[in-house]
Amino acid sequence: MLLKGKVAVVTGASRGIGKGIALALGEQGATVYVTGRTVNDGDHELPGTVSQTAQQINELGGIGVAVAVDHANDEQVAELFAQVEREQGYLDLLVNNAFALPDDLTDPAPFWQKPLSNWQMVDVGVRSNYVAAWHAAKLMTKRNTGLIVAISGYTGVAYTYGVVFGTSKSAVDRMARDMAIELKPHKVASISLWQGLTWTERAERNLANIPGLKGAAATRPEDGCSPQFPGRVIAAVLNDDTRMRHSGGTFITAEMADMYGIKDIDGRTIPSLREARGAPIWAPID
Ligand SMILES: NC(=O)c1ccc[n+]([C@@H]2O[C@H](COP(=O)([O-])OP(=O)(O)OC[C@H]3O[C@@H](n4cnc5c(N)ncnc54)[C@H](O)[C@@H]3O)[C@@H](O)[C@H]2O)c1
Repeated sequence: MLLKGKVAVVTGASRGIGKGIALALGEQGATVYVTGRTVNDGDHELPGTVSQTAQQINELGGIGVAVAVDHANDEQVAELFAQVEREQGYLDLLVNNAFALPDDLTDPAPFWQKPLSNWQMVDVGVRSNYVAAWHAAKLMTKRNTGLIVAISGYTGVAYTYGVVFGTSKSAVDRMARDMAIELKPHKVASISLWQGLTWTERAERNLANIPGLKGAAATRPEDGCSPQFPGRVIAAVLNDDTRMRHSGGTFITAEMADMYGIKDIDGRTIPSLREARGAPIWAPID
């Protein structure tokens, strides 16, 4: 219960990595505001709602608060942070996870044969990070403490699936760094985390659609991790009084886990894919 009294916002937490992070924070007693476009109805054909995530956080010993927020809508985002301020008075952690992944993400077509609407990944995935951080920074700098985390991936340097995907992840890595420079005098840290393959509902569906994949490779590839794994790493950074040393950096989640001695929920060490997929560009600021 190391995070009792800590207040967090995790965006896009109805399923997948956002849900896993929210549960890992809840397990340590945090109060976690979890957002999705609707509270009780799933907003996609994949399973999961934020009210279910909030309920699971409560069962784990944390406090879950489900809030309907479309992160493409600035007024709804403003109201979320106003609610946090009204109810809690402060904010310790923002995890920018929501990402509008298009259903044709893994189709091999080149960018000009995919719809222009693929740019939605920049709207909810890059711009939405900026808007949420803009509100969070106002709360965090008042107390001179806080942590803002962007969920990114090797896609930030390694071509994966398409042009808009890579553009989005490079942008959030850079945004985390430049925010760190401006937040430094206020002792608020900003980092970007590179997730490897994560066993989410969406990833499992995508793998099932790739012809020829069989056995574990088609369901739970051994390099993959649980959705809670990045949450454990974020909890460790939040608990670390010297976390400003990381600010501005882009980190491979698996390497940061090693730094803090963290394993996945089944006890496995998650491998870094630095050699195979690429290395982050942004080191922490001085
Ligand atoms: N799954 C992986 O293997 C993997 C690997 C590296 C990085 N990532 C990154 O992790 C993040 C989450 O991915 P995921 O695999 O869990 O995907 P996902 O599609 O399952 O989850 C995305 C979440 O964002 C929410 N969301 C989408 N649009 C929204 C909007 N307009 N307003 C509010 N919420 C919205 C969805 O409802 C969902 O909860 C993404 O940034 C993704 O790029 C995933």
